[in-house]
Amino acid sequence: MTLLDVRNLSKHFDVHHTGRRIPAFTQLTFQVQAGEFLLVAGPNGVGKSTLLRTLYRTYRPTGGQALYHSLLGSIDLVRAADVDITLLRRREVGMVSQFLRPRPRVTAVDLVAEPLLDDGRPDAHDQAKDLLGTFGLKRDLWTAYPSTFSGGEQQKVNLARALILPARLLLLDEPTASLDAVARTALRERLTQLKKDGTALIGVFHHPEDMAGLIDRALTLRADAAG
Ligand SMILES: Nc1ncnc2c1ncn2[C@@H]1O[C@H](COP(=O)(O)OP(=O)(O)OP(=O)(O)O)[C@@H](O)[C@H]1O
Repeated sequence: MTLLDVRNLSKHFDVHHTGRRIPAFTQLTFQVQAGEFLLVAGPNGVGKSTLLRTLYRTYRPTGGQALYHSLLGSIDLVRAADVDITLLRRREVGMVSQFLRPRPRVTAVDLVAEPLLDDGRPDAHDQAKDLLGTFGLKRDLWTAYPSTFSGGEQQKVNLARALILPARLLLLDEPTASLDAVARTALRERLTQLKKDGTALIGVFHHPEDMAGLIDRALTLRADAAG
């Protein structure tokens, strides 16, 4: 089943202080099926992260269409209202970025539990602790503030927070960059399970060998196509 049908998707940035228009990617067309793992590949600066952020609607696309077949019907991620995007993010579409945004005086376990608490789930803290344990975050850090954590420790909190809600479409932007072997293996196992359950995965990995055997296909962005 096609979960995401992207046609002629484009994104450029207007840099106001220089008056320049920077194309990130132009006229991308691809589909992603349920349970498929698509690698987004290509050289530095070709628009890989921007593509993920555009699909998550952190950035507004400049043109084209990205038809996502949600449980409530089809929705064009290019034109959808912000309120619908917020709902999709809570229920169906997840994003794992490279960096955690720690908040002052919010503990690791509270930060991870938050998306489930927003849904009124009484088991939110237990699930958060399970996930932090799975990714190998030391137990005495669970109730500490992540702003003082190392890069890898922060990334473990980031992964747990991003993966605590089930997703039908999961966007992964360099999730393994600062992880140790334990956490990389745990992430791989988690993604294997999600894929079996039908989640579509779209990811950028500087070391795609971390995901060897899981990736089904690559979408390679080319510098000459961005312009
Ligand atoms: N907010 C922004 N404003 C202006 N230009 C931007 C912005 N974000 C990204 N760009 C530009 O868009 C292009 C694509 O950036 P992007 O981060 O998507 O590349 P990438 O393929 O993920 O690179 P890398 O492999 O280095 O992580 C780059 O030329 C970048 O400078």
